[in-house]
Parts: sequence; structure tokens; C-alpha cells
Amino acid sequence: MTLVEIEDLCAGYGTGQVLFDVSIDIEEGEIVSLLGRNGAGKSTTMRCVAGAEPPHVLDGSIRVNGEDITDTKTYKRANKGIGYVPEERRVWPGLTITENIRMAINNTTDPLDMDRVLSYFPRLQDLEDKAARNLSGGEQQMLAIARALASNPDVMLMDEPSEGLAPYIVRDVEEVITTLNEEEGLTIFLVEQNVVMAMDVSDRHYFIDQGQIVDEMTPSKLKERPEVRQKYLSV
Ligand SMILES: Nc1ncnc2c1ncn2[C@@H]1O[C@H](COP(=O)(O)OP(=O)(O)OP(=O)(O)O)[C@@H](O)[C@H]1O
Repeated sequence: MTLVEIEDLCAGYGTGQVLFDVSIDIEEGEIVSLLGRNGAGKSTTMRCVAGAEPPHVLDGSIRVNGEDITDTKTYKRANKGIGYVPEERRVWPGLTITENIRMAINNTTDPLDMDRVLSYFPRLQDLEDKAARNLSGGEQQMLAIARALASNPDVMLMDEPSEGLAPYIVRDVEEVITTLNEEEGLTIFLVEQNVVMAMDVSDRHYFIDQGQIVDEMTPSKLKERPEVRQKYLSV
């Protein structure tokens, strides 16, 4: 079943258009990444689905679980099966790990319970009572993922989860992504600059350039196509 259907999406900010007829399909259980250079429109695409700081949708539609959510209010999207891990993580700095997760649990109609969420994050279990502001970048990223998981989403949107993290922590993030996909059956839509990481975890990639989807392929195809990496990713 197609879980997320972005169809001919045109969107922008103010008077400027950033996305031009973007179409992306994500099947249930897939990990799909959206790759492209700086400013190509990756985060804008994701924000349209998350409803976060929403860009203006000019045309096209977004369906999740068959339901059109293009105009659904941001605060209602968690109850439509959408979990969002924003680029800046945005954990509540003055709240503890448990309190951050509890906020998500209290704000959704069918959440996961605390123990189940924390079972995927052993490092957070040891730090449960620590304020989020005192966590390392990697721990905050894990907390942002845990908080999104708590709302029991069908699809988790992750905007550059590897950004600013040391390579050994990126490996932990990769492992969490893969485990949640395998054990919770979570569908994942990933925006990444780290192509190696995206190739490690994804089933499929879409490429965006100047607001348009220009290609779509599997990681094994991408391995054989260095010119694609060169053209759209500058690696
Ligand atoms: N809030 C905003 N207001 C106005 N323009 C914006 C805003 N956010 C992004 N843009 C513009 O939209 C275009 C696409 O930006 P977007 O953040 O979607 O790209 P991206 O592919 O995610 O790049 P990056 O990896 O640098 O975040 C850019 O030209 C950017 O300057």
C-alpha cells in the first residue's frame, strides 16, 4: 500500500516558488530518502508533509494513509500518523528526557507507552531525569526521534538526522532508523546531505534539483552511477 503520496506539489514562501510539481510515493514499510544540494528544496518538501512552519502550498496534494492532509492543521497531523524530527531537533530544553517524551504521549490519541519508546534508546534510559539542554548533540537527536516515535506514527519524517554528529554517533542513528523500520514496521522519509548514510539505510532515493524531482533509484543503482552523485550531490 502507498502510505505517502505527494502529487504534483508546488509550494513556496511569500511570493517565491520553491517546489515545482514534486511527486513522491512512499510504500508502507519503506525507507525513502530525498537527496539534493543545499537549497534544492528538500526541507521545504518535508515541511509541507509535516505541516511545520508550513510553506504555502500553491498546487498539488499530499495524502497519508489515503487521506488528503494538504490543508490539515499542523497540530492535527500527529493524529494523522505523521511523526516529525525537525532539522534543529527542537527538544524542550528545560524538560527532562521523560517529560519531553511524555508531552508527545499526552498530545496524541494512540501513543506508544514510555517503556516501549525507551526500549529503543538504552542510552536515554540511563539519563531519564536529565534536562534536555544538558544532553549532547547525539543524545538530543535520539530524544527528538524518541519523542516522534512516542506519537506512534505510521511514517516518520526525519530532516537531516546526521547533521552535526560525529561519525560514530551517525552509526547509532542509522541503527535506530533500521531497527524502528524492522521492529516497529515504521515507514521512514529521510532528507539527508550525508549520502553514505542515506545509501546505508534507504530502500530508494529521490533526487531533487532546483525544486524539481529529477531522478529516482535504489542505493545499488546509485553506487553504479557516480555521475548522478556528481551532478546532484557534489560528492
Ligand atoms: N522560511 C523560508 N522563507 C523563505 N525562503 C525559504 C525559507 N526556507 C527555505 N527557503 C528557500 O527555499 C529554497 C529551498 O530551501 P530548502 O531549505 O527547502 O532546501 P534544502 O534542499 O533543504 O537545503 P538545505 O540542505 O540547505 O537545508 C532555498 O532557496 C531557500 O533559500
